[in-house]
This record gives sequence, structure tokens and C-alpha cells, in this order.
Amino acid sequence: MVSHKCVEEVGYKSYLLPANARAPRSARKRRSIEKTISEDDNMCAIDLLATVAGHLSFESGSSIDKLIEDHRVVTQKSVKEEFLEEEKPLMPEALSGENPYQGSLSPSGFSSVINGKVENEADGFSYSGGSDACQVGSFSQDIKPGIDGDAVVLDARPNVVVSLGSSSRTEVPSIGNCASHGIRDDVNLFSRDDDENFSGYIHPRVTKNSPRTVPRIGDRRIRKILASRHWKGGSRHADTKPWRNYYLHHQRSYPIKKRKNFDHISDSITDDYRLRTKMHRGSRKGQGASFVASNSHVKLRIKSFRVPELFIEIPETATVGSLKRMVMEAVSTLLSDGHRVGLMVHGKKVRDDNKTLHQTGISQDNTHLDSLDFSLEPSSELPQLLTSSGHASGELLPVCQAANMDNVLESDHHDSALFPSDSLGKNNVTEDSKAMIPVALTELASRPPCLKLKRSEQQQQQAAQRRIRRPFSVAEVEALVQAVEKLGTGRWRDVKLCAFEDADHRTYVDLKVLVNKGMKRICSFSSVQLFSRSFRALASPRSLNYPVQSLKRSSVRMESSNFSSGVRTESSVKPRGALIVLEGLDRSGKSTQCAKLLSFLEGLGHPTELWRFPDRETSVGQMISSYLSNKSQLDDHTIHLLFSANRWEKRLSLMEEKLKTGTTLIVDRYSYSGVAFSSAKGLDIDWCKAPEIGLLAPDSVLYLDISPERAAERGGYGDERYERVEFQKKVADIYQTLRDSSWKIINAGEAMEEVEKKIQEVALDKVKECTKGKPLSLLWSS
Ligand SMILES: Nc1ncnc2c1ncn2[C@@H]1O[C@H](COP(=O)(O)OP(=O)(O)OP(=O)(O)O)[C@@H](O)[C@H]1O
Ligand SMILES: Cc1cn([C@H]2C[C@H](O)[C@@H](COP(=O)(O)O)O2)c(=O)[nH]c1=O
Repeated sequence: MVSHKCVEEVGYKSYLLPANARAPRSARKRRSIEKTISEDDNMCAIDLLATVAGHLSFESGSSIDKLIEDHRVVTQKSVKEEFLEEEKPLMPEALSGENPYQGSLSPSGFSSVINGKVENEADGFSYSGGSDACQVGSFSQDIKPGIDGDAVVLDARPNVVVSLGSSSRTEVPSIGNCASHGIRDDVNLFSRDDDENFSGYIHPRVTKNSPRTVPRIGDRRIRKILASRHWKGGSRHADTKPWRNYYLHHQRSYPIKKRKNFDHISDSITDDYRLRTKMHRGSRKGQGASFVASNSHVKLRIKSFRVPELFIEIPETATVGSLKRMVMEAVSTLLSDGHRVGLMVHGKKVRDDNKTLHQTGISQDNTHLDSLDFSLEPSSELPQLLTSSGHASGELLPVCQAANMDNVLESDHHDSALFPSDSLGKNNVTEDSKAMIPVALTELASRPPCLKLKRSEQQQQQAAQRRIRRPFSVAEVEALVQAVEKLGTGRWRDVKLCAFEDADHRTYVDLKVLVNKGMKRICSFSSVQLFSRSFRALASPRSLNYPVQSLKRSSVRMESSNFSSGVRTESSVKPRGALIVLEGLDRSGKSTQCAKLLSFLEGLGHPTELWRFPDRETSVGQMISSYLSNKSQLDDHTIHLLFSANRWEKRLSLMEEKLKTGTTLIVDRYSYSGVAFSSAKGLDIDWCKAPEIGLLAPDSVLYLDISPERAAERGGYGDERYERVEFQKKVADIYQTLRDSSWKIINAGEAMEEVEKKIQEVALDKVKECTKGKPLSLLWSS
């Protein structure tokens, strides 16, 4: 590309302008990221579905559990459709090539099990007990009635909570030589739904001995960004589209299939989410003779599961995006403790996993298609109650509660606690709740008469309620960390006295368990993050220890009356995200370091977003972009005010909300750039500052210090309006005058990794401070 330059006066004398300006750098790096964002939002959901199956996989012990567990079954139709609409670019490699159904092992170890017409290629997995084995199955319609028995299809139509698809079904074809399979029950799973569309997920490859691969998010995301030709650190000669502030969200690390891509295979493969079971029956010990004699097979059509109910408390001013993320967090947290499948026949819970289907009344003779009811239930004894706490206004971290299902009353001791769904959350919307949103899913049908509480059950229920583990709040975890720091692990009674003296419901055993085993079950999502971060810090040489002197202050008293609305502490501390700004001359390495910092903080579990100014996506931003790339000329005052307006348009609705809901913002350039660059042109510095007054003050400004000459040696220098060494020297001078105590000067001439480490340290300190409730303040306001 020919690049000739001319000299123009743009308020800054002797300023050289490229007449044939290249596209703004932002334009070259953001579009792809932007695209990734929306996709990634949905990927989370798919991750979640994977998580559901993952947990089922490891928590259940019966063959039906196993059958269900390797499915990504749980999705409501509407949700499913949304994913499918938006995930086209993420079609797995498995779908490319001649055979669109051919599975392949994903980088994360997940595998498509779609393999040709009939049989799956997923690993079979055996599990303890040895009597059953399941295979995650293939997609096929070629399931023939068994030669040794008739198959019956039963529709299970429970109160729909989470649908498998509009008419998913389980088929149980008989297998020819049952006797030869002796004690095994083999189960193949696969799915389709009625709208001729594949349900859009791929089974993971599962083996008994290898734990499910957890999708990695942060690193991969960053790698992707950095590798992108649109990314600033890469080529500066890419597209010309404007780019925007970017919010990078979770990225799936295993393949997802899109419905559309399966349309053409509907001849041989129905798209319904489909469960196929091949049950090899034999002389299994303990089974009734009548059953063994029977060759009857049962086909089950499982249309839906009930799932536990979740409640989310979220300010009405929050964005839909944050609601979605909150739901994701809530559900992920809920599921993190594993679930099992519950079965009700004619409204009665079947507790005995060893009963045969026949004994349970599920047989080919069973013509009551509505008699079966499957549910997902917490595998733990008690329901998971997920709340964040310590912030009365509900404006911070997600407050979510998982009420139990309404069909737990006949639970056995493995079942969920006896806890009516409306006793949590529903009737306990706090005054300060901005919105209590029951997350989908349970249809709160009135309890069938057969499930009326008996007296003993009532007592059991009360006992269960007493035993409920309340989630640890952020303040509690902090207090615990500090106490353990001081007293060490082992003196649990002392730890209890030290930090939880007044919290009767916290036993020293609870504390020990939390520390030793990281009991996610009793922690809220945010507390877990804090917990892991804190303990990582304890183990780290560059300790981020909490000051011991604040130990007493952090002691927690619980307000028992407030239990259902989230645990409250005495402290008025309102944790929030940190506002971390990176500043510096052009090409000083800000964008590179912002991306690294994002990856680092997210890796530690902090909700973090990466923003930048100018945000070239807004209409104001587009004017700025045009100016910077010399496509338009503007008066210096005008462009200055446009830069400022570009920040103001993000200030309240987005920036403040984000911070208050616990998201840390890493911001690539802020008001200081505005003042430094405009003032370097000769504008009065106070005049330049004036429109910035009232914006949020950063918690930390990291100034990447590099000489203009060195920066000029870096790739892509000179492309935009201000990238001239002489001008940058003036900018550097103004930056000097702007520094205050919130600034940290980082030598940006060092190797990237060195710079990265220093930034991490400072940023993490700030994040910690803000988690502890450092108040927000305003820029240049006295
Ligand atoms: N510490 C470093 N050492 C050497 N090269 C670096 C370092 N940090 C960044 N770079 C390289 O310098 C170039 C500019 O980096 P980057 O885009 O991150 O700077 P920037 O400050 O965001 O630039 P601008 O403000 O002009 O947008 C990139 O090619 C990047 O790979
Ligand atoms: C925020 C802001 C920026 N500028 C200048 C500084 C840079 O030269 C460009 C932005 O380039 P980037 O590659 O997108 O970082 O704009 C400014 O003059 N005033 C501001 O407020």
C-alpha cells in the first residue's frame, strides 16, 4: 500500500498527517473480538449444559443416572434455540469433512459421539458395581424392535422444567442374545427432537478413570485475541471496520453442533434429542425371577426433567447481559455439587435403585404414559442454597437461591433435603431486592395429595432446615482466611472463636471442612472465588495476606432472620469491582498488557472486562476514529470534547453498574489520555480537565513508561494522527503533571513478561481493596 504523507495544521504545529491514512488500529482488531463476544455468551450456556451432564456423570450410581448423565440434555427449548441461532461460527471440526456426523476428539478431550448411522464411537464407561455399563450413543433411526421382546414407548410427562426437546424419547431396543451379556446392562444414549433439528450439543468422551476435562477459558481466549489479525498487537493492516469497547466472555473449549447443520441428515438421523437404551438382561442377582423370565423391553420417552428452582436477585437497572451471566453463575454453582436423577412413578418417588423396572411398575404393559417423572436433584443431603452476602442492597454479587424441588417429600436419605420450594427465596424477597427472578424452571404445581407431609416428615423437614448449611459470605471467608493465617490450620476451635465467635451456626468443623476441602456447596459463588484467591495468596511467596489487625473487625455476626435473603454481616462493606486504567504513550504496550491482565484476573476467578477509550463503536466514537485516521478534520476543542463525551456515554449506565455488580474493569486509556493529548496540542490543561470532572476515578492508574523514541521503534508506529515522536514527547510531559498517588509507573521498556508481573501485582492489590469495599470516587472532584 502506498503511504504518502503531508503536513497539516491540526492545532498542533508541525504535525504530520498521513494523507492516505490507514484504517484506525482499533478497526483492525476489534471486530472479530466483538463477534466472539456474543458467541461466547452463549457458549457459557452450552458450557453449563455440559456441566449438567458432567455432574450427573459423577454423582449418580444407577444405570438410569448413567444413562442421563452423559447427555447434554438439559435445556429449555427457547434457550436451546437461542444458542443454535448464534453459534454457527463455532461448529466443531467434527462436522466438517465428508461425513458430517463423524465425531472427533475435541482439543479439550470432548468428543462427538455422532458417528455414522447407528453406533456411537464414544467410550463406553463402566462404573463401580460393575453390573451396568453405559455407552453414550449415536444418532440413528435404525433402531429395530428387539427380537426377543416388544418395545413399548412410554411418554414421561412430568411438570416440565427443563426440556429435552419437544418430544425426546428413550428407546430400548432389545438386543438379540441377552444371555450372553450376563450381568451387563448396556445403554446407548442419543437424542433428537421433533422439530427435525439436532439438539445441538455433543457428548463428551467419558471414561471412568479420567475426570471430565474442564473447559479452560481465560488462556484460550487471550490466545485467540492475541492471535487475531484484528488484535492490535498483531498486524496493523487488517480490516477497516471500527471496533469497540470489548467485553470478552466465556469461550467454549469443546465443540458444539448447530442444528441447521444436521438438517440434511434427517433421513437417517432424527434430530430429536434421543436416548436409546439397550438393556441386556440376565441373571442379575437379586432380581425377581419374574423379571428375569420376561423379555419385555420398555421404551421411555423422556420429555423433560424437573430441576431445582433458582432465584436470582438483581437490580432492575442491570443489563440483560449481566442477568444472563448471573443465571449462568447461579446454575453453574448449583450444579457444581453434582446431581442425581430422581424418578417418580405415578407421583411416588422410587427410592430403591435396585428394583427392576418391572417391579417398579414400569413395563411394557404400562399404558399410563404420564406415570413417569424424572427430575434432577442435588445429590447432597441438603439443598444448595446459593447466596452472595454481605451487601444489603443486593447490588453487588449475584444473589441466587436454589430452592428444592417440589417432589422431595418422599426422598430417601440420599435425596435432597426436605425443603419446600417456596420456603426459600420465593417468600423471602427482601425489601432491597431489585428483582427476584425465579430462574425458569420448576413448575410449581400444587403438591399431589399423596405427597402431603406426614408428621414424621415434617419433623424431618424441620431438622433438615436446622442443618442447612448457610453459604459463607465474602466477609466470612475473609475472616476465616485471616484467622487461619494467624492461627494456622489445625486449631479449628480457636479459629472459630477468633473469627466466628458470635456465629453459632458455624461450627469449627464447618470451618475446617471449608478450608480443607473447599466446600463449594456451602459457599456462594463469590465467596468461593475469594476463598481460592485468598488461599492461593497464602501459599504464594508474594503474599497478598489480609492484614491481621483487621481480624476482629471482620468477625461476623449473623442475622438469622435474614437467612433467606442472603447472609448479612455487621459491616456495611460493599464489595465491588476495581477500575484499573492503563495509560501511556502510543505503542507503549497498553493493549498487550490489558489483555494479559484480563486473562490473569479471570484466571483467578474475578469477573473482569476489558474496555478501552476511545470506544470507536458508538456514533461519537466513529467520529473520533475518523479523526484519528485523518479521514476528517475537527477543531482541537471539538475533538477533545468528543473524546470526553465518549467516556461520559459509558459512565453511569455501564461503568458504574459494572463496578457495583462486582466486575473489575480494565480500561485501556482514560481521561488522562484526553488531557495529555489535547493539552499537548496547546489547549489549557484545566480546560481539558473540566469535562472529565465527575467521571469515575480509577482505583489505579498504571502508566506504561517508555521513551517516545523506543515506542516509535515498535510495530505499526506512525499510522495514526498522534504517532509522531515530537508530539509524543509533549504528551509524556503532560502525563508527568497529571500523576498522583493512584498512579504506578511501570517500566514499559522491559520484557513483556516483566511488565506483566508488575501490573498483576498492583492490579490484584486493587481488586482486593475493592472487594473489601473501597468506595468509588469521582475524578478531579474535590
Ligand atoms: N514490553 C514489550 N516489549 C516489546 N514489544 C512490546 C512490548 N509490549 C508491547 N510490545 C509490542 O509493541 C507494539 C504495541 O503494543 P500495544 O499495541 O500493546 O501498544 P499500545 O500502547 O496499546 O499502542 P497504542 O496506544 O498505539 O494503541 C505491539 O507490536 C506489541 O507486540
Ligand atoms: C482516550 C483518548 C485518546 N486520545 C488519543 C491517544 C491515541 O493517540 C489515540 C487513541 O489511539 P488507540 O490506539 O485507540 O489507543 O487517541 C486522545 O487524544 N484523547 C483521548 O481522550
